[in-house]
Amino acid sequence: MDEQNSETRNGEGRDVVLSARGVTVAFGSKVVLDNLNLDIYRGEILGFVGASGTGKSVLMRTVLRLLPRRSGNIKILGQDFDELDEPQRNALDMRLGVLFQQGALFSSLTVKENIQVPMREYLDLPQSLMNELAKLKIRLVGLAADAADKYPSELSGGMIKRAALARALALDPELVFLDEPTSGLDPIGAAEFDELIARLRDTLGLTVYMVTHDLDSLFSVCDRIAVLGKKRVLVEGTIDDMLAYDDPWVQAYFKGKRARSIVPQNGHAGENSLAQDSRGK
Ligand SMILES: Nc1ncnc2c1ncn2[C@@H]1O[C@H](COP(=O)(O)OP(=O)(O)OP(=O)(O)O)[C@@H](O)[C@H]1O
Repeated sequence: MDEQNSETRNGEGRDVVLSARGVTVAFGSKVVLDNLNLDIYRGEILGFVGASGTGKSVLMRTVLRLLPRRSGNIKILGQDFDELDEPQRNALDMRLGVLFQQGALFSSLTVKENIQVPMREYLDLPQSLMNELAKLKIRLVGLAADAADKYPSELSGGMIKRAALARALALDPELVFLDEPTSGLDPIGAAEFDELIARLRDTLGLTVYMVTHDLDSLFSVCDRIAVLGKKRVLVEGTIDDMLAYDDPWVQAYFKGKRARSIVPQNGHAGENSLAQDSRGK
């Protein structure tokens, strides 16, 4: 890993792996993000929430350069894509992994071939080595070895998510973007997927940016949460910070009926609430 010039540090001395400053994104006259600021720290799992249609996907797509921004700058691993030439951009892209909503696997490719797509795009490796690497990734995400030669249509929803995660991890990224990774999974499958994310963060040292509507994910695996509202990051911090934040949507989301089954009734999340998981209760 290239540590040189790859980090910036904030006032608390934490490594900032993604820093967005003054980001504005609009479609015609419709401004979706307005002067948004966000930091993501190395090794954390950041849960990104917000009401439907507030711009969570737009921000992720903007960060990944799939959408243009009107103003502001974004640094990833200490580098600003706008200042890089093509080879440098490719080198930075290789350090990022992305799991889009619905998994977004190529339906005409097997799991193994899907995982090898980024390898083919960025690396020049012999087929035998790519096969070995794909096998490793398949094992890493907890899929059976025989999933390698299956097509997406032959997989369950949970297996598709895992296969998509294996593809996101194909190039050993440092920062992984997950867009609603547990949506569509049953509670047990979702809890298992959360555990997998936490384990991979611990073992691979990943930093995870996770867009989610899943309260259980927020309470069980996220170190910090950022709430998108009013076209910017309204509040970021721990569950306790969310509970204390005086905003109707934030209060309704984190103290509403569904949240009450997860948060202790005194309203104080405390240390353990981030490690507990109430799915299926
Ligand atoms: N390519 C586009 N052109 C025009 N408007 C867009 C485009 N992409 C997104 N939008 C608009 O931007 C807003 C934010 O959309 P976005 O998909 O980011 O919301 P979201 O917070 O991810 O919602 P959800 O939680 O429902 O997935 C919406 O009003 C959407 O219609």
